[in-house]
Amino acid sequence: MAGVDYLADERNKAEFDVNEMKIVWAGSRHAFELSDRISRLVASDPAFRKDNRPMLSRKELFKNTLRKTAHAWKRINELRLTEEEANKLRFYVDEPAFADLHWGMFVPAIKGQGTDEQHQKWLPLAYKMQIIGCYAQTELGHGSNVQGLETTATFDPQTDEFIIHSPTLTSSKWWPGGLGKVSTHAVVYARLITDGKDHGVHGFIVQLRSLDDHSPLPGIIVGDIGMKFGNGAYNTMDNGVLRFDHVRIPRNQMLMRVSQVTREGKYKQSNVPRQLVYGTMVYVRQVIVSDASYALSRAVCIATRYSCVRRQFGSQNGGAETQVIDYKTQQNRLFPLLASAYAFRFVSEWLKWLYTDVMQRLQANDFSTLPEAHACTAGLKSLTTSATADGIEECRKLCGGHGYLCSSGLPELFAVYVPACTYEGDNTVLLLQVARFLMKTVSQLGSGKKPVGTISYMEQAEHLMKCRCEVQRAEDWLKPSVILEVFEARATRMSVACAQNLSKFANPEEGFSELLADLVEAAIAHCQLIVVSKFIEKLRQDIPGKGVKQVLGMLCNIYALHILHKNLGDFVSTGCITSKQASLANEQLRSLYSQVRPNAVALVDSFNYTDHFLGSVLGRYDGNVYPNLYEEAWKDPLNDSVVPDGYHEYIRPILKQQLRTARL
Ligand SMILES: CC/C=C\C/C=C\C/C=C\C/C=C\CC/C=C/C(=O)SCCNC(=O)CCNC(=O)[C@H](O)C(C)(C)COP(=O)(O)OP(=O)(O)OC[C@H]1O[C@@H](n2cnc3c(N)ncnc32)[C@H](O)[C@@H]1OP(=O)(O)O
Ligand SMILES: Cc1cc2nc3c(=O)[nH]c(=O)nc-3n(C[C@H](O)[C@H](O)[C@H](O)COP(=O)(O)OP(=O)(O)OC[C@H]3O[C@@H](n4cnc5c(N)ncnc54)[C@H](O)[C@@H]3O)c2cc1C
Repeated sequence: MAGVDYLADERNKAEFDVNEMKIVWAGSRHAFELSDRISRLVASDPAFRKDNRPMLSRKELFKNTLRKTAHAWKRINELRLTEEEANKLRFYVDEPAFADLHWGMFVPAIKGQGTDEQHQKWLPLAYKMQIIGCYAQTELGHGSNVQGLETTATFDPQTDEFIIHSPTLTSSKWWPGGLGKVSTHAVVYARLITDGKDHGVHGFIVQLRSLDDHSPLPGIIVGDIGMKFGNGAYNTMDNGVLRFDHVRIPRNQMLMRVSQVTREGKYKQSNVPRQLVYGTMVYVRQVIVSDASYALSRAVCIATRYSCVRRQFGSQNGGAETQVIDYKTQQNRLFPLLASAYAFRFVSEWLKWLYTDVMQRLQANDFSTLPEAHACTAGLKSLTTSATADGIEECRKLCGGHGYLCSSGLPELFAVYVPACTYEGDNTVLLLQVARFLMKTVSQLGSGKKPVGTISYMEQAEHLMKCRCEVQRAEDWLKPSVILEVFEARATRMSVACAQNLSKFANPEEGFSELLADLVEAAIAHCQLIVVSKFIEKLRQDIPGKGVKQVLGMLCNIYALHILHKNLGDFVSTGCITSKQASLANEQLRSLYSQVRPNAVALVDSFNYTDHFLGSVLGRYDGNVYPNLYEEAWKDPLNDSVVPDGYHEYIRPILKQQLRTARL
């Protein structure tokens, strides 16, 4: 029945002001209004339809994405959208496309690594999309090890040009999004060679295709790397392969903010750290943390609404069966994910602030916070994407069999999302960067160099190494100071234990190699502490709206206590808590689940997702799942005819043969 809200009872149970929570989720009233307006604009435009994606062939899918991207660009210009609005529009169109890399990496790479002159030349072209660019770093043979890249950029002083070359098969650029079929230009990372000397990896702007007929320029071989995981999913993106055969570019197309090559071929370095060449990755990792909260919240929204609609067992006297959300097992799987979505949202807001702060400092030649920014973006990218990928799959299972249908939206969400654990830095490799940062910090304790920012808790290392948790009753676990101290103690003890074990090796790199698995765990403990502490910090702010702060407090405690429960080995073995305190934490967790239960649907409504964006029959706002699931099934092309194509060739002969056998 149209117009009936099957989740109305659930919505009536809410104990907080949903409209105020929507503003908290969005970040501000302005952000909420903008998001709300743009998401409706996209949802109401039939050109942005996306429910047919799993049915399309790769070619159809890709052409469809080109059409949508062109339509989005047209609307952005017609409506004169601001950069913020245009980004939101692309977000709600919800289809990975070359434009993500153009705006998300090509433009930031030029901005971050180019000189003023280079900005003046290239940015206006890129802003108007008169050129389309991608970020060509990874090669067939090397992705994580950026210093191992093989592509060369050799300076030719005769002609004042660089010669870009792919010396081996493994030096072929491999993976860049937007490269395969669309980009006219790329920021290419290559080893800079002047006068026979290798100066390591630098960025160069290289034109790949003709601006007249789109054909590859001489010396360039370029194409798509082929079908990826999942049917529709990330196959809307033309991840590409690229080879150079002595391609010449003018000297001024090397991005020269960090270092320069003079007309005479002299290599000079500016007064900035060479790691700024990696700056675009720091930027995108920060965006990916924010993206994690959105992807996880989408899956959680679907699983929560459906868990209220779905009923199994427990009917008494012919009454309704139990809503599956009322099973404690369902709550124990779902509510920590709901809490994680909020936790990641808040930590991503903080990370955005940290990134902006670092950028402002860099402008003033203050590079002191760069290592912490690198550790935080790398670590949080790793933590949040791994949890989100696992969380989406858990949400699929929480929806039982129907979660496996494409119309649930979950298979595609999972397939699109999982590469986030790999791109922009493999998650384990990134955690090892955090571990290096931690080991450096521990080694400097007592040297007079004060740990600052997210690592400042280590200043109290002496106390944290021996403190005892004061929890005696389950309610004691609700005290933020208790939770913080326990998480700080665990992180400190794990890092210090790694440092002590490392010191037993004569060769530190050998020790590091041997202890990789422990180091990764110490890094995770540190990152989980950051997420918990930023949630607690958020709750210290003034948060208006009836019941909003209270329900967020419940989610914060669920996030922390669930992490504690899942990592009891760490907490107990490092002596941070006793097994008795562990069971009190579990008791508190169960009580928190009961408190959150009536608020569950309102908490996912607060994400303010349109049905178009969710793309899920199970997650529909009105909860009217069954008739729509039924209707959706009939739309499958297999149901176009009652007797399937292939019946006469393949089914009938078998049946006839069986008939003959039966007669015998
Ligand atoms: C694109 C869309 C954008 C926005 C759209 C919206 C949402 C986003 C959603 C989806 C994204 C869509 C598509 C994804 C596109 C994907 C793109 C890519 O994948 S691009 C390729 C990314 N590649 C990597 O991430 C490679 C990973 N490897 C590395 O980063 C480094 O090489 C590594 C960190 C492993 C360092 O290796 P190592 O050899 O040890 O280091 P090196 O000697 O080079 O340097 C050591 C020194 O430098 C410090 N350091 C390292 N990295 C950084 C950094 N980024 N910033 C600052 N400092 C850094 C390191 O700590 C060390 O310091 P010390 O010497 O110890 O002090
Ligand atoms: C969908 C998608 C989009 C992408 N888009 C782009 C793009 O636009 N531009 C671009 O340049 N690149 C892009 N990439 C490439 C991406 O950045 C790399 O794949 C990523 O950095 C991982 O590198 P790798 O493939 O070399 O993995 P590898 O490093 O080969 O990893 C393989 C395994 O080895 C392990 N490992 C590697 N090194 C270590 C170590 N030191 N210690 C312990 N374990 C280790 C890893 O944990 C992993 O388990 C994209 C990739 C994907 C999947």
